[in-house]
Amino acid sequence: MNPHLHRLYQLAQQPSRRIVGLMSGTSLDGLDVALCRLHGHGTNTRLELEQFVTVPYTDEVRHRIRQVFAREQVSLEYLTLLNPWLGHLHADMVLQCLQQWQIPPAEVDLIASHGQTVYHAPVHQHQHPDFPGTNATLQLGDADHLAVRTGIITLSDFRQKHIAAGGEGAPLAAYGDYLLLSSPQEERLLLNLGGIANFTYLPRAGQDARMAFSTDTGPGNTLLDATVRRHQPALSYDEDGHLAAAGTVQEALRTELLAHPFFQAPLPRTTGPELFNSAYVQAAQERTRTTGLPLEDLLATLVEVSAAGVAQAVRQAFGATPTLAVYVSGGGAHNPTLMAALQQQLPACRFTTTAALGMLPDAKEAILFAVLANEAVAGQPLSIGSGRQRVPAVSMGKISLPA
Ligand SMILES: Nc1ncnc2c1ncn2[C@@H]1O[C@H](COP(=O)(O)OP(=O)(O)OP(=O)(O)O)[C@@H](O)[C@H]1O
Ligand SMILES: CC(=O)N[C@H]1[C@@H]2OC[C@@H](O2)[C@@H](O)[C@@H]1O[C@H](C)C(=O)O
Repeated sequence: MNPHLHRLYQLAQQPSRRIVGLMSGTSLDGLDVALCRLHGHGTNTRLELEQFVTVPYTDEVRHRIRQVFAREQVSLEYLTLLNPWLGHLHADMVLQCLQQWQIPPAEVDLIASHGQTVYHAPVHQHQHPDFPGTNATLQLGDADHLAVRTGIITLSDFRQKHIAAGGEGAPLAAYGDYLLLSSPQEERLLLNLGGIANFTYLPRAGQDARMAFSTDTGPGNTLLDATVRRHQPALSYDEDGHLAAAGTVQEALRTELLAHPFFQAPLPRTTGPELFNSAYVQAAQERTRTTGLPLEDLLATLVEVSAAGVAQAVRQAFGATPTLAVYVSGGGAHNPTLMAALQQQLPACRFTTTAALGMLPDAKEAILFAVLANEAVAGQPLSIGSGRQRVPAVSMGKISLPA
């Protein structure tokens, strides 16, 4: 027997596993690295987060990813080269973290690598005549390179199974949120404000798990970041929402941006920067003759659009006046202007961050992939949301062996 398969077999039977979860999101700010100890599996999963850090990307790394990121047409050679190069880069970042934490790679059981999404093409977004009905998504950073360079068995490419079984390949958050954050006392909404915003709905634990699901809601920070960069190239985001707070919402532009059919599509729905990008904002500005807006007003308007996207999806799922406990994670949780806009749009919901549940808001997505890898190795296909379309009961992740 291949000794690595034997190792996997043993790992599956251990009471706990030490797993490094990796996520590189749409904001391209860096690689999130979460060193997790996961006890048990399924609804008995218990997480100990041993370490977490975001290893920032250099401008050079960001520049290379942007050569293909969310672009319809790219150099195929560049894309091919970027795939192993990113795998290699992520491996080096993991090794660097482990060294800093004084943990030998041999003491890590698995790596769970999301990779870098470079293109997301759900049916409703691409409408390519040659591929009617095809959902697709592409993550780069080949995991064989992680496995060989670190010597650690690596799981990756989690989204393809979801698509193969009828989903859009995202959001996968519901699976991890359900296992780690369900409560018998309250129904919960877990809202992640990354580049794209999404939420998971969790019914009370023990109640109908088929009701759990997650959906993207539209832009989170991506339009804010792109607009800041366009107007002030030295900045990468609107720190603490100060610029947006100083602006005035431009109603005509807000209405025009929210008129996109994405905001009315059936739940769950997914999206990405292929749709929500600078061109989308600029086209709406031209249609509403608001191209000369000061940066502050533009940002104030885009904050309203992100918050309204969340509120629209929440109302679509839960009716006109939802009264849910909402736990926020992702970089947008650090933006008070965005948080205030959300509270204003959903006045009967109670907002706090996932820190109140003992979950570090910035680490949640990297932890998710560690949980998915734990299930793929030690658990069963995750049966949640089966009462809903596009939430398949699957275990996810492909296995790369170090040799
Ligand atoms: N102090 C802050 N003030 C305002 N915005 C902030 C702050 N800190 C982080 N952000 C925002 O959060 C973004 C990073 O968020 P995050 O790391 O959750 O995104 P991501 O994981 O890349 O995205 P996704 O979840 O869509 O893949 C930054 O680009 C910035 O817009
Ligand atoms: C295709 C893709 O990479 N989607 C990401 C992105 O970032 C946020 C949102 O859009 C979400 O759908 C997803 O990531 C999280 C981790 C998810 O699948 O739950």
